[in-house]
Amino acid sequence: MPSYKLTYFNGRGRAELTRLIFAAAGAQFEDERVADWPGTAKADAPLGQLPYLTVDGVKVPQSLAFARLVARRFNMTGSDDLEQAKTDAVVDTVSDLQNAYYLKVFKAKEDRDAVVAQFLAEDAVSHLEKVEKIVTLYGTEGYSVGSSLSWSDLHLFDVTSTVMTLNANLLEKYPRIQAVRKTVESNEKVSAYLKSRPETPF
Ligand SMILES: N[C@@H](CCC(=O)N[C@@H](CS)C(=O)NCC(=O)O)C(=O)O
Repeated sequence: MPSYKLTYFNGRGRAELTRLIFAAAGAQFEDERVADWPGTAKADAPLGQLPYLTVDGVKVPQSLAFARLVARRFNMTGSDDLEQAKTDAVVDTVSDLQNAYYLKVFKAKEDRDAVVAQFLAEDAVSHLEKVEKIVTLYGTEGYSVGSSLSWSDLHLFDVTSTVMTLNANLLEKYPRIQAVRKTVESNEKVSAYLKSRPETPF
């Protein structure tokens, strides 16, 4: 059995997708949460950043690269290479929303309320419209691609959960996104994980 250690801060952030993939697969991994940063941890990280995943002693940086590896190992990237491209496309579309959130809202120092209002009125709308569109194009009701749970469903769930902390009604106009979220939340293993995961500030 391969060994996995996920190293990140004590938060969901860019590590949570991989935690959700492990949870959905019912697989074991070590969840290392770094409290002292930079401390010695920055020098230990392959690119001086978190998260990274250590797979059988090999450190892999870049959250989407190792999430994809783990998802592939647990058959959550699609059934053939075309479906893999579709799940990648959905993941990238959701990541555009995630990156806009980090860049604008998470890093906002001054005038946070104005930044949030602008983000919700413009960035969130434009990115969510694209997510709704691609899920409608590639998915069936409740799945972002095909008709079984894939890593793109989990990414969609995680990132929209984060953005919904700014506005609980964010997804009113996006029925396909809501349906995928429902599928994820009602997955037995994921739901057990969501109930047991630590409460963290981000
Ligand atoms: N593209 C990278 C981004 C990694 C990144 O931005 N990490 C941030 C935290 S989410 C970090 O390590 N910040 C601390 C630092 O750079 O010193 C990924 O997806 O893993």
